[in-house]
Amino acid sequence: MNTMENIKYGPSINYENVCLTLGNTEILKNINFKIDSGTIHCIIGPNGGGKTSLLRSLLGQMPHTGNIDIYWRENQTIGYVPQSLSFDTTLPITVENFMSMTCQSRPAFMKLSTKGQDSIITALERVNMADKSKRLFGHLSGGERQRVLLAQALLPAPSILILDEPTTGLDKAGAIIMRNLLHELKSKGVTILIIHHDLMEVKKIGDCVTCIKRELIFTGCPATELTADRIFNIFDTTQQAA
Ligand SMILES: Nc1ncnc2c1ncn2[C@@H]1O[C@H](COP(=O)(O)OP(=O)(O)OP(=O)(O)O)[C@@H](O)[C@H]1O
Repeated sequence: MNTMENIKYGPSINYENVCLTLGNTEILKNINFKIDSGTIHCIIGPNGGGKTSLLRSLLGQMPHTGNIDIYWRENQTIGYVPQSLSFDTTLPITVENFMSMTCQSRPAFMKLSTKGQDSIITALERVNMADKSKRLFGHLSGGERQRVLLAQALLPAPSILILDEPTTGLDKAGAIIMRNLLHELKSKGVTILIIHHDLMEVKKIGDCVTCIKRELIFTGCPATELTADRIFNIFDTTQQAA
């Protein structure tokens, strides 16, 4: 159990008038909301609504306008789990090699320090993948790869963890590992920003939910914001299929 003394809170984040236009397409329009330090903040919205673009703007990967201010506290480290990873699956890279590439600048074929090796195994153990550390990364299943992506995001002991649909491809056991990890990280003060499509899970794990559909639709407590009417209107399948 953590005491207040060893909790090191992650940053709070403020999106202010954030806009993003790519070519002639307006992706994000005047987005304003706040993410509190040490909370699990879920981002929801329909496909193509701009959720990934919102996270990538925070990571400095999208040419947005407006301000995204990160109010750092102590450790200024970001962990990021992308929606998917494009890579050549024939590359002879093991899971351990892949993990080492994310935590050291020297080539993966060079020997890792014992400390580096220990932290890789510990991170893989947390997602139940330590026994597959010598397997080729390209030979892993989608769900196994997703677990490794989560493990690499834990390696730098981040104070903010950003996850883009991390449960895609995970089985029930994987989803439980993910939920437990999120709770554990939250208890350590990590700020967690997560795109999720499972609204029941958002109600279970989220301290706050923000819905994006090009513009900000709502932001607040999942229990009060996620009403059946609202969900129906945002994800109106009859309209979207028409
Ligand atoms: N580099 C780009 N160039 C042009 N358009 C882009 C680019 N990246 C994203 N878009 C467009 O921006 C819109 C928002 O995409 P984004 O990936 O942010 O949505 P999303 O809400 O994360 O969607 P999903 O739920 O399907 O993952 C989409 O219409 C997409 O086609």
